[in-house]
Amino acid sequence: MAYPSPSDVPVAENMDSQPRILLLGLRSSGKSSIQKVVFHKMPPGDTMNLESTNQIVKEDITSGSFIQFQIWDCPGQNDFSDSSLYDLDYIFGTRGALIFVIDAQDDCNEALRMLNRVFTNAYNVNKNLKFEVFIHKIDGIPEDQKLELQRYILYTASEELKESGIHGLHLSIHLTSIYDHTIFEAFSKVVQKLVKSLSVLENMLTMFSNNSGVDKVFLFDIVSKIYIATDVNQVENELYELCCDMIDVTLDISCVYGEGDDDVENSGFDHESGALIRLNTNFVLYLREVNRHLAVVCIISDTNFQRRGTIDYNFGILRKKINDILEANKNLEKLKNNSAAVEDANGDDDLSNNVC
Ligand SMILES: Nc1nc2c(ncn2[C@@H]2O[C@H](COP(=O)(O)OP(=O)(O)OP(=O)(O)O)[C@@H](O)[C@H]2O)c(=O)[nH]1
Repeated sequence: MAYPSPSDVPVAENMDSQPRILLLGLRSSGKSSIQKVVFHKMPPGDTMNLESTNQIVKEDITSGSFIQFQIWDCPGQNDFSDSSLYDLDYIFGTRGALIFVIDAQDDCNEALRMLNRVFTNAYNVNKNLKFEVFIHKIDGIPEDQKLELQRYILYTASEELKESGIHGLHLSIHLTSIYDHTIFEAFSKVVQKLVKSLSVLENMLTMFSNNSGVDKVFLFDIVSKIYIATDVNQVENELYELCCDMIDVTLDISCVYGEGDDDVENSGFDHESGALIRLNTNFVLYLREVNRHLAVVCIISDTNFQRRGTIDYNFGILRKKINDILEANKNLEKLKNNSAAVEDANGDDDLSNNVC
């Protein structure tokens, strides 16, 4: 199960009004691989055969969950430094995030120079953009060098931006690899910054976990394995990784034994879907379906899981609230589109009055 490939996707009429995530970086830094692995379920090993991108590839990532944005995979040679070649206001003017991908296995100084050019231009156009750096292909870096590399890149990038007259730009750094869960976790953190109802969802999940004796709860978009929100409690990273694996297993079993097919809308993942895994660390992973696109995954101690009745009851309330928010968002969107259409029609009337 994956998002449809770009060629299958009709470009949404309101695509330009959606938030935008731009993937930027030198050639072969791994931009297309990230997009294919996260949104198209491409096995990481298959990315070795990807061709180089020669023009911006735009894709509409919209599911029935809270995920709604466009992703632009930019060719490695685009550093958007020449405003006579690029319409920078159009490229950077929309709400969204820039992800600059640095190949950790390559010399990073050239990448840092490009980062400086791109972020300087983007910041001058739109100070509200989210500036993210993925130190990518981290799987090839020894454990003891990872933090040192992260520190070097953060320090050098920040200093060079200051030298270029850019103050107040907040850089978020993530260590990523398509060969493990780090790319999903990093993408989750970027996408969360674009989810309008994030604080409401976080509050709801925190209330759910406090009232149900749950140690940690994630709200996942099941197709991309991006978690849209979580509660405020902290857990070890390995548990997040296990939650991702659990989603894979549940989806595979739903596709084989559920009633449906491989398509997102008709997959076997339905309101009866759920899964329970007992770990040998006295914890339980508990997954419940929210709708065809969303699932809640909880990490609960064995002792607290004995109150499963309470957890299920509270989950019923949580599911209803999440679906209510989705419905409200949909209605708001419809209202916006309708009022835009009315404005357009009025504009046309004015025009025809003038012509008469
Ligand atoms: N080891 C490792 N290799 C990766 C990772 N991500 C991507 N690669 C490899 O890096 C190479 C280049 O990946 P692409 O996704 O084509 O790079 P790109 O940035 O889109 O390149 P352009 O389209 O030329 O700008 C491929 O061989 C990928 O398999 C990673 O996390 N780890």
